[in-house]
Amino acid sequence: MMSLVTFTRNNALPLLRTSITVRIQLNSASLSSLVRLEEKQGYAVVAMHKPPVNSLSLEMIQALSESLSELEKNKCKGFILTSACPGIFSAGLDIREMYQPTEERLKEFWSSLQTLWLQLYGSKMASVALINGHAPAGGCLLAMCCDSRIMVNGKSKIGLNETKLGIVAPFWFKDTFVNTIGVRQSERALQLGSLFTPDEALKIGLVDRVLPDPEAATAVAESELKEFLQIPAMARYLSKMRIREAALKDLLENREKDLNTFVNFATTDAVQKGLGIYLQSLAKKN
Ligand SMILES: CCCCC/C=C\CCC/C=C/CC(=O)SCCNC(=O)CCNC(=O)[C@H](O)C(C)(C)COP(=O)(O)OP(=O)(O)OC[C@H]1O[C@@H](n2cnc3c(N)ncnc32)[C@H](O)[C@@H]1OP(=O)(O)O
Repeated sequence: MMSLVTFTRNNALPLLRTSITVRIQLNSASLSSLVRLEEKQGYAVVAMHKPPVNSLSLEMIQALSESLSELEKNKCKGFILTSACPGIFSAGLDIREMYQPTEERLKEFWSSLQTLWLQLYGSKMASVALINGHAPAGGCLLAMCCDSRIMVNGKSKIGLNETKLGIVAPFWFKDTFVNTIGVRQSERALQLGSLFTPDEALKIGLVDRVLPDPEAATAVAESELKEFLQIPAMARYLSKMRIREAALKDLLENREKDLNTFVNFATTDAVQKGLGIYLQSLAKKN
């Protein structure tokens, strides 16, 4: 079988004053080719690679989760989350997973997404999203889970556009959005399903820096991550949790209810019809 993960190994040196030397021993056998893990000096690069648009299918979600677990297992201190597909960060949830699904797969899909969000949003690792392309909906969610967001300038857009598909961002997407850009901006953008240009996203605080090209953005993402990694890890993590713990607790305590709400909502005739039309409109474009 093909190697499930692509690695580039450099000499791993600790970046953290407070850390012990960490060499990330990534287990290539159990991970998926949908995510490329690259070991850098004291941190990792996690690059989504599911052409053409890094849509978050069940397998992609599980591959991301497994990659994070692998990093945690190896006591990795931080990572950059990015895309190996030019022009696309992630097109969000794979709409085909929600269109005419079997109940069993739909449940596994949603439950895996919940797990990934809990893992990423509550991660002890420092993280920077290097947004090198479009990041609608679930793509924006992944970026918002990171501690900092660096976006490449250009035609790409970012935001939670769920209402445009006739669906509703779940409460934990909303909580993540509110924690990132505040209540008023979230209320407006969620209703309108707004997708923002990099400069607009910068203005409302959805991203932290906009750089003119991928090379400049990569350099800034690296230096940004190093800045986070220089803070004593426990103090940094507990401070992050001051902001995030209520949202994390809310989903942890309501996972089953959220799963049932999603399955009931996603399988209604109106939502299925809307998703079918949206999928057709994406296909027609080509
Ligand atoms: C009341 C309580 C409610 C509780 C909860 C209930 C509801 C659930 C809420 C669920 C939350 C969902 C969040 C999501 O993430 S939904 C997904 C939203 N994503 C999008 O709207 C993005 C759609 N895609 C695009 O806009 C564009 O593809 C693009 C990302 C801007 C890239 O454009 P371009 O480079 O031009 O590529 P193409 O458009 O030609 O696409 C290539 C190819 O990929 C297919 N595709 C694109 N996006 C998706 C997707 N998200 N899922 C599956 N497939 C996708 C597209 O159809 C093309 O396929 P073909 O080559 O076969 O035509």
